[in-house]
Amino acid sequence: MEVAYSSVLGQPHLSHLPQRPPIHLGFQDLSYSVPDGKSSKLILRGLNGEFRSGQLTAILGPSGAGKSTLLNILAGYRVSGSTGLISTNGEPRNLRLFRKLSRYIMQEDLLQPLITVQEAMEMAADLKLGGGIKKAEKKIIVKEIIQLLRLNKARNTSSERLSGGERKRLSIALELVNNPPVVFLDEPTTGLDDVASSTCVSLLKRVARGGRTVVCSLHTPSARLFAMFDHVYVVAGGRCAYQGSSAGVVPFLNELALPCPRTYNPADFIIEVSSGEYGSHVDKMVTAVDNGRLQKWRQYALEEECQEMEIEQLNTDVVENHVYKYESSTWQQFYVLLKRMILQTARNRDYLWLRVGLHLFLGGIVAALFSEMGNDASKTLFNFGFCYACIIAMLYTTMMPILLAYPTEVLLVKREYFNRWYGLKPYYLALVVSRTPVTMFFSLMYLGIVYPLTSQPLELNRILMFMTICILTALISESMGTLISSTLSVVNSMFVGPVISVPLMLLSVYGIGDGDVQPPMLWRLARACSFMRYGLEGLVAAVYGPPRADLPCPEHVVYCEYKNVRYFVKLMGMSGVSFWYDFSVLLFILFCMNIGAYYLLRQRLSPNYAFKTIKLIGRFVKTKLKV
Ligand SMILES: Nc1ncnc2c1ncn2[C@@H]1O[C@H](COP(=O)(O)OP(=O)(O)OP(=O)(O)O)[C@@H](O)[C@H]1O
Repeated sequence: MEVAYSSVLGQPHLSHLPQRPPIHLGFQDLSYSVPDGKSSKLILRGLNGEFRSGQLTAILGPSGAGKSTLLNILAGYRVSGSTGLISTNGEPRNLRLFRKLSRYIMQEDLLQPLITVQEAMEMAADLKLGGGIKKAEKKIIVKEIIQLLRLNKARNTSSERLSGGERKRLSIALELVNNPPVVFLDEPTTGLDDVASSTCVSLLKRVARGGRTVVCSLHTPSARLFAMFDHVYVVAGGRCAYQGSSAGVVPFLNELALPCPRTYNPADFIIEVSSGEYGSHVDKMVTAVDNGRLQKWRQYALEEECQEMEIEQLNTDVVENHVYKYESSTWQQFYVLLKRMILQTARNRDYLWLRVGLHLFLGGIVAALFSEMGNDASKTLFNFGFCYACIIAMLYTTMMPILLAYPTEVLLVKREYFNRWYGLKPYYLALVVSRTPVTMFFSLMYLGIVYPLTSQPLELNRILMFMTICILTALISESMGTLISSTLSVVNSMFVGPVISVPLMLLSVYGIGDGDVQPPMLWRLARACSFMRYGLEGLVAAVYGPPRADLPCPEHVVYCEYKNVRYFVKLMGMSGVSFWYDFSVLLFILFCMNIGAYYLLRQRLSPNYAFKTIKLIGRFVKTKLKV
């Protein structure tokens, strides 16, 4: 089999990719504005243009001209605030359909950590190509793309150890797996040296030659790099200052009496002219190309070169014939994502050891503080404190790492979700399934130390009850962390998480010591909102629930007030508690918390109208407050 592959792979062709329809992307009178104080700021001003299939297009322009904005709008990443017509193959663009056909490679090379290039490619193939394609064929596709993007040497290198150029090429390779007909790249050469940049651009040119529409925004390409582009689109102050072949730039400027010096890079020159360094010529340029409508320079010195280029694989499918569903089933996606998450967890050794150390340390401290108090009638109140300490330990040890790490993960998920790698349901399910055993393991590690060393009753049913409640509390805290960090940045999450936890902690012990006297209704309702209250009640039920005999009072103590556990539980205001009731409520809260976290994550990735309205109101209020 290997021999057969090698012959196929003699040259870096893309022979086995699924067929996709070619897409010409056009736009007319495209404008975009953002709210700016009381008025609005116009960023794009009636742009026109066409990016064709089989061509590599560069969007150039001075800083702040609107390149990224144009790319974001064309990719469908930013929608609200734009006006004008965007068309695909001459028909008005169907954004939902277009999103399924296009891929957007953003400037930041967000890659899944702790997996190698080969593994990342295989997982991308499993997710994006689904079960319809045989394993052997997927292998060829992965091999071909790795070869095409010259990632052979880095095959077994973990993503975080890749060089800047390799990261960029891997980002492109991952998106090529299911052969998208339209690829957008935001500044693909940023951070790369000359050689790496020209390798990257020549690879993109090969990708385009296969019948794909490849559009990238660029800063200041070298003359060599510039000449490699089939089509150049220059943006200046939100308008089109040139559209045509790269070879056409100099004659175009000559026509406007703006001769480019012989030794000068035409890309630098047109950007400098567009930024007004040689006087105000932008209006003249915009008029000369009719704000992008004029196609005169499009074919300038282009044909011969195009014919010379090898056509690797011309996309021939048509838009209407194509199936735009996810290629892999929900369960396949779940399986691949779960495998990836488990692999990443297992490979994150430093973090795992840190967690082991932290739980041993915390367990040791708590065990030392509450040593042997569980069976001592003179220390019953302290033992209640031990139960409370366990709940707080479960809250913080599970929630804080999520608050710190998840906001970054969301950005990665956003990229993969936007590029239609998988659906959110299988992702979230895999997230919960991969995390649960780890959380259970660490909770049990902590409890394995504190439970016996604090002399809690060594009866199997009480041990199981105690551990179940602690694990449920830990799982709820974890999903609360996900809920908070799915919409907020790291800094905001780290602020909001602990701040929300404080009232939950205080409410859980509200009214304690008053016996059966119930607090006012409002406070009871507020207390009912704290999952930690149910956790605490569950632990008290596990440790002191009937049938438990009176606690032994040490000989040196004259009087033990809380010798009788029923009296103590009543004094704590928990005389009617039932383990099964608390267990059921905690289970219900866990379910609701996960549904909430999933919902917020979905809104972060693709907000519905209600969320968009809330965002708009927020923006409006902020704008008003600024004034
Ligand atoms: N949400 C926004 N609110 C206010 N101004 C914005 C917003 N988004 C973009 N802008 C402004 O629009 C202009 C164009 O931004 P854009 O990021 O598209 O420029 P660019 O050409 O990609 O610049 P660079 O090359 O420096 O990345 C800039 O002046 C920017 O400040």
